[in-house]
Amino acid sequence: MIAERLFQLRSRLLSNVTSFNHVLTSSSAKFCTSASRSNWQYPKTPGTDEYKGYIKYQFDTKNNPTKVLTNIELAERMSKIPLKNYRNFIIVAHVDHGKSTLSDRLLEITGVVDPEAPNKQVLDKLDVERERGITVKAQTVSMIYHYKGEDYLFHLVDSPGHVDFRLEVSRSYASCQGALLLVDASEGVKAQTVANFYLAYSMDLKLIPVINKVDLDTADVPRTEEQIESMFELSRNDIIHVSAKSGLNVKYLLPKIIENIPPPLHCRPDEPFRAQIVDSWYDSYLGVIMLINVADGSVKKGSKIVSFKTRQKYEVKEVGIMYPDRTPLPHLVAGQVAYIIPGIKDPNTVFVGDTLYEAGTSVEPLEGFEEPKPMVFVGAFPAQGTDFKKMEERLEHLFLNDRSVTLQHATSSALGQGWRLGFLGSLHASIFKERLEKEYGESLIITSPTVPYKVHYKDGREVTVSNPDDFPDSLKKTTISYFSEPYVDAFMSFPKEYVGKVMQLCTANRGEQEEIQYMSNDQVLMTYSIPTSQLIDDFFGKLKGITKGYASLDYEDAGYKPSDVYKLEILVNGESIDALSTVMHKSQIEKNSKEFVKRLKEFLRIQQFEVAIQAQANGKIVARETIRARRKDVLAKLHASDESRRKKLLVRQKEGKKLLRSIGKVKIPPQAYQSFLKAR
Ligand SMILES: Nc1nc2c(ncn2[C@@H]2O[C@H](COP(=O)(O)OP(=O)(O)OP(=O)(O)O)[C@@H](O)[C@H]2O)c(=O)[nH]1
Repeated sequence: MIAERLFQLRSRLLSNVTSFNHVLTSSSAKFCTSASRSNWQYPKTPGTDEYKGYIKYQFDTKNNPTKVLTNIELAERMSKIPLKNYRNFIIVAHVDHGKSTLSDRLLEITGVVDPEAPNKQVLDKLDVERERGITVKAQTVSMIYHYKGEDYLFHLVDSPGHVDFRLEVSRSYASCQGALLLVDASEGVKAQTVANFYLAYSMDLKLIPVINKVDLDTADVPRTEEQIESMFELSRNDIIHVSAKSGLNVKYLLPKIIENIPPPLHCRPDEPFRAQIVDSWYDSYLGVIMLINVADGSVKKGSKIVSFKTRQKYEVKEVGIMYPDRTPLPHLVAGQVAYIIPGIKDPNTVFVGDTLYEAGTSVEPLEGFEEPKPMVFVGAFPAQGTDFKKMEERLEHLFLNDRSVTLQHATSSALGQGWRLGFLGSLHASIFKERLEKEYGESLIITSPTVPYKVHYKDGREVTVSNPDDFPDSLKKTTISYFSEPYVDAFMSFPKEYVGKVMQLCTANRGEQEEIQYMSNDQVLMTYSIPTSQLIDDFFGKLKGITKGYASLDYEDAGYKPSDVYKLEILVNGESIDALSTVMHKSQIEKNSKEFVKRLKEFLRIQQFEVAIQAQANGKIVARETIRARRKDVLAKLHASDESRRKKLLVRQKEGKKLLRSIGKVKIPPQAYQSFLKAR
């Protein structure tokens, strides 16, 4: 069976679990029978299905808000909700399958936001998220829902769907007990749905399958049901069909969550305070704001707390829930995922995954989170006229908000003082750059992305090199035994007619086929082992291009493999430009070296002397372009018959040029590097 084969394939994630059967429990509710499925009539406009606000906004029958709860009323109501009525859940899905839209609907149903308000995609708070329409950071929001005479407190986490943000996703999972597994009815199960399913499954979350976008004309609900059933072994009777856009059937999700997802009963309200930092961000007035998952006890304004990692003590300034914005409360209690303002101004002292505990008590730290493992590195240098110190401060603040970025100082003889940044993937890198430019209005020169290579020495040492300029020159001159590069297992799903083209693409990218499986009659899931360096070279863009946008991609680390890689250096008049060095496979040197020297020539201004632009790999010059000298007409004002003077002037000009060449360094303005790097 496909599920069993996938089970083996992803066994790394599943080491602690043995059976699929407990994924969904005690669910007998059936929202659409097979018989009624063929005659579905979906309302096309929002509001035609039943919306009922319960808490902040209460609505009359025409959906007009009639009452807005004050913070005091909200706090009072919350304080009466017992731990057994808490539900912490996440929505997991492939990118664009509708997580944020569904979150909006849930917030409307529970009265956290006004359904009439135009401000949708409440959880996509960053500008870049709204503009690109994708979630970058995990967001959390609390809701109160009244069901069978009792209030329930929900903490919903909207996590990013893209492969690069896996760390954010797994962090969010750690604070939840269940998940809505959301699948787009027209696209069906995609590579990322599979990856997210296994991640959620391996973390023991209870899963509720949901098919979204059933309002689309292209929706193929029976096919999607079949995929969910065969890939995840979840019964089709348990699947809820919704349109997050129109709101259809969304109201059935909340009771389903209450009945299927367990409360965080491992939390201990009567013990001293202990919590884990799930996320953190910086506010220029309030300093660091932390999102915490309270495991034990309670915390309030004035509480003295300590960081397990740094042993620093803080006095809490404010606590509260995200509702959907920061809403202060008198105290937070065990089981809640909420915010805390500890009055910290230095973001460097805050670590996601760290345990906070009540001062004066001795506690065990909570299990930390996986450390970020950067897959892509770039050099970043402030563009001309940018203050290094100020830029660094801003980077640190941004870094606090995205702990999956690593940051180190770096110096380039071409570009001066800067940083080496590590990202989880190329989309992560490009989004971070965009965030810097958008949110801080700064411009940076970013060097070409590279992956970390390993140098294996004959004496057994192993050194990881993430800056191409530090990569050793040649195998012969050193005591090096061999080099190796990182690989990923790439999971690609697409319609079967593209199998040939995708195989060609993977082979051209040095991929080796591992597995090919049919998810349904027309969908294929193919697994290839591919060098990470090829993956970050817009592999996904190319894959989408050849499959007319139908392919989806996910990947996981697959360790290092020996490789014939070389450093490719660019020399300008014999001098290596450190910022332009790259490491690449032997098979790519010839094509790339020619292209690089040609392109750099376009961006260098003509000098008074000849300039040689060369590419060097493994100690040999492999490509060259020459910029001819600008020749000043020294004879212009001379009389034609003055032969000896003419000769003298030409000799002097030649000598002058020689001198310039020997002492002359080519002055390359940073803009030339910027244009060259952008063009690449
Ligand atoms: N027709 C239709 N469109 C929907 C539905 N749900 C979401 N969409 C649209 O699908 C697109 C993606 O929705 P989002 O909610 O941003 O998806 P997401 O999963 O949060 O995306 P990421 O954050 O990038 O992973 C948007 O254009 C939505 O308007 C639905 O039920 N029906």
